Amino acid sequence: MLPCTCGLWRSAFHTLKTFRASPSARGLCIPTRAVCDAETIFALSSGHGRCGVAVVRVSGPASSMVLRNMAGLTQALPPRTALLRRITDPQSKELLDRGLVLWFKGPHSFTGEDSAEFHIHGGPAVITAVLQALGSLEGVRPAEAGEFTRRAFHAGKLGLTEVEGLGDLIHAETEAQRRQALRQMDGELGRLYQDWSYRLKRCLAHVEAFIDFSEDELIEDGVLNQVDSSVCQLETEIERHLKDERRGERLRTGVQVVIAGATNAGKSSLLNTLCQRPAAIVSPIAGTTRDIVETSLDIGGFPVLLSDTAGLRDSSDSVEREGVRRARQRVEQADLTLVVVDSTQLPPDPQLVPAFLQEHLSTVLPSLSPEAGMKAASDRVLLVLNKSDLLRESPGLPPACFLSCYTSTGLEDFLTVLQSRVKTLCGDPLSGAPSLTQARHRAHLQQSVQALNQYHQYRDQDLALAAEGVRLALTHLGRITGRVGAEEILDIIFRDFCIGK
Ligand SMILES: Nc1nc2c(ncn2[C@@H]2O[C@H](COP(=O)(O)OP(=O)(O)OP(=O)(O)O)[C@@H](O)[C@H]2O)c(=O)[nH]1
Ligand SMILES: [K+]
Ligand SMILES: [Mg+2]
Repeated sequence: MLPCTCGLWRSAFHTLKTFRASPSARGLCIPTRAVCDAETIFALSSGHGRCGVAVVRVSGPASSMVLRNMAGLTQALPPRTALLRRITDPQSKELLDRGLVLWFKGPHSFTGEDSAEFHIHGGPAVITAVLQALGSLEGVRPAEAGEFTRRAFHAGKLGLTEVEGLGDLIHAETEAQRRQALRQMDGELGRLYQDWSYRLKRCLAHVEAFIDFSEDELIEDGVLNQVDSSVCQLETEIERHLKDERRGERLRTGVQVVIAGATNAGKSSLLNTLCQRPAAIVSPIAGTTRDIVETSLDIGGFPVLLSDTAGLRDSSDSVEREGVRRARQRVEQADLTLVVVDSTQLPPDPQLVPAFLQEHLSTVLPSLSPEAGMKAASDRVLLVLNKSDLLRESPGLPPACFLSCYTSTGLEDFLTVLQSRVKTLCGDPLSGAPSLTQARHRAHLQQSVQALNQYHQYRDQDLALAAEGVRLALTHLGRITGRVGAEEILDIIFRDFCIGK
């Protein structure tokens, strides 16, 4: 952030003072609290590119001065009311646009500060002219990425998990991501962690009271037993929250689905069918795909990152061997692997089919032991029997998805199965407790649980050390919600925000 120079501060304050002296403008300009040394910032908050309406936001003590200078507002302006105004250059008075202006009196604004919004026409020249005009005002400067949200955080309008939820909401691409992000932004996750913090604080207070007063027999012995059971209860709850199989994180970042199998099975054809464009090269030549081809999809509201990979076979070609190595690596990291099999290769004897498919599965996922069989594999694997249009008779195989990338026969059924798998992998963002959504939260929660172990470890030997364990657990929870040591993580979080948010 730019240092707030005295010159800037004084000029902004001077303008405000002059403005406040005008009785006609009173409704607009009287700050709700003493003018602080925060600079006034502005940014285009709507997306870039040609659009019907663009929103420019202003926040900080000089916001009312901005409205006066650029929208000619000398009358009292009621907060949160849109007014159609001529928007002019403060120096030349040239008309820049006609648009809506809104005034938000602090602390009743997103940032908690006096704020204003200009809803202008979305052409690049209009936007540039308005931004330039704003920049020409003293004490007003362009905002940095995430600076509006940072100010909202510092004003106590949002906790850190809410800030992260807001960031996710801005980046949400699918319905389920939007639901999860909105829930987090509404504070549900933050409240869960704060409830745990509150209970830990009670435990800590009781242990410390016991340390200080038990010798004078001013406190009952039962207190420590209560703390024991509270700590155990909290550990159980945190561990249950941690044992979510990364569903919330997966929904946030997208489910990794990998297409794998033998050469020419129709893997690239499947990718193209699913993303409805020729993203990968399809050809009758075995070994066509070498690099990983990625595309992102929305499957029934859930985000999927789909990768096509090189056909698995031994090859003397070093480039193809590298492709196969990358394919295997991708399968290892995948949440779900679509094992594509050319169904014309199925053995004619139905009794031999399970062994044949098992063989294919083990080729793709060697980590699955043959003893574990298809049942254990079923969580991470979906069999796709492609080229069904070439089959003369149905082999009657229940667990597999028969499909033809040529005729799209079976595509609907396959998509239904795929969607239900993806849904299971992400969980329902609206049901049950809010999901753990970030690796950062997971790390602090794990450290919290470890610290609580210290409580049990020292409980009967050294109560001061046991109390330290509880205090440490609290610190880690506080780091998630931003109540402890927020500064060091703020930069990381706000870096992911766009300018204007
Ligand atoms: N009849 C029929 N042919 C198909 C179908 N799907 C794919 N093919 C054909 O099978 C051949 C191989 O298809 P690809 O999609 O390139 O197969 P691949 O698994 O990606 O092959 P590699 O990248 O070489 O491993 C092509 O000639 C496709 O046109 C299908 O459903 N029916
Ligand atoms: K091919
Ligand atoms: Mg291919």
